[in-house]
Amino acid sequence: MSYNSPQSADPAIIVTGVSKCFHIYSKPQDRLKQAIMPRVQQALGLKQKAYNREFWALKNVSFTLNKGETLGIIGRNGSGKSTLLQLICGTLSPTHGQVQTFGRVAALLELGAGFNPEFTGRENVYLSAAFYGLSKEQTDERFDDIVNFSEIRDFIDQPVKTYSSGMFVRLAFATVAHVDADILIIDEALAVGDAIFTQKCMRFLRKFKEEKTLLFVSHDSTSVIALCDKALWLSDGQTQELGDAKETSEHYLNFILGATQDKSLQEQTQASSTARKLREIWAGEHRYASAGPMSLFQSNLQDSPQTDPLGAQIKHVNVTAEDGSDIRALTGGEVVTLSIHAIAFTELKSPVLGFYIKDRLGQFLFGSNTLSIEDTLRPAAAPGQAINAQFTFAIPWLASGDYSIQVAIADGTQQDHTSHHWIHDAVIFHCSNDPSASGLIGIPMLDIQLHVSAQPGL
Ligand SMILES: Nc1ncnc2c1ncn2[C@@H]1O[C@H](COP(=O)(O)OP(=O)(O)OP(=O)(O)O)[C@@H](O)[C@H]1O
Repeated sequence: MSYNSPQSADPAIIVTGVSKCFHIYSKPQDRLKQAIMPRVQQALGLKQKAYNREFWALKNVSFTLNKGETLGIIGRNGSGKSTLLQLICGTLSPTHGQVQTFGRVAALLELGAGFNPEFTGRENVYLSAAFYGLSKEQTDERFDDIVNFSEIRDFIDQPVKTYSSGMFVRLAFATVAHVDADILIIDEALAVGDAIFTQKCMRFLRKFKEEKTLLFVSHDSTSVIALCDKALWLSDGQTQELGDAKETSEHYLNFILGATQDKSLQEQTQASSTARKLREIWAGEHRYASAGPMSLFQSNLQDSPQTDPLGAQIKHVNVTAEDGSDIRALTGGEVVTLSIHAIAFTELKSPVLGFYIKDRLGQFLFGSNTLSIEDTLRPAAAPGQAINAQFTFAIPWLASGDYSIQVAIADGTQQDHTSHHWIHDAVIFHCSNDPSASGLIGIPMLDIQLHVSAQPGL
């Protein structure tokens, strides 16, 4: 099966009739017996006995992925996703069929794969980069960018065996992000990072997929829908469906719900597709470490692109309850105030401050800016003056997960402005499971009415 790319007809990956057989041994000693006994039995003219059994992890899988396309691979545990990715990376070879890749393939398949635990972070970056074909000089040039991306500079000369899983994935992701890959293969390893790092990875992947080829494997079809054009659903090593990411993911999700829920829930599979997606997000809740009520809003003013020369800078961002007190728990409908404090370095004729709230995949959910205020109430700012903006709004009911607030300061109008400073993830917060949210966000529903009348037309 194959499909044509809207972006380009140049293939990046061609998988043709690929099958993979593993040999399963019930006892460790059977492996040795299998290596020796068949030859002995053959030499003695005896019937050869097998000490293992065959297990076909992939059966006759075919697809073509063109340059610039993004494919999400979904399927239940053991359906063959990792096996397929390893075949594409070349770390496994197919039993039957053929895998062709065009361009440099870089992969983040499993935590720690490709890193030597005894070597330092620095040595592992050089080793990995060399593995992907970069010369020492090329790695020297981008080493600082890799370390900056990973944000583990203080530990870069420690052996990676001393790293936490989060540090490990930061360095591994930062490395594969800088090797000029044409094809990037990412397993759910991303989920190991914290919310801020996940946002950064999502920004990188969104940019990468604009031009290059991305293969993304996940149990979470919401991520696949958000990131991918196409999806391949594997079931027991076979292609169950290959097609549009949204459609295929929804079919997969229906299948999962049908297979796992009790009868009463099965009856609800007519529910809207967004509600179904949401249930899956909740099912994946265990992957998020709750920030806890004491640290509901975590500030993160690093990672902030700014223009040069710097016309204005955001200095402080916080979220409080309407009365200015700290918020200890977040419930939908609660009124909060987001404050952004900035300082002007040049004259800003019409300063504009704004924000966006994004979900864990970096999708913009909602936002606003001070352009909504009347012109006469928007004063100019002279160099050295402080600019404070406050947005008071009711937080919608949010699906369980991590969220971030992006803030920015600019000068001008909606159509014509100069950006001075923006912070991608200035505030991170975690929202606990709120059953009121159906879809990406829920709204404060004030009243619902249903009337049945015997008199038609009324
Ligand atoms: N080296 C191996 N030897 C024997 N069986 C293997 C080997 N690698 C994978 N398998 C089996 O092949 C099947 C597919 O495994 P694979 O890891 O590709 O599935 P997956 O879809 O990636 O699962 P998960 O979502 O749990 O990571 C599984 O039943 C697994 O036990």
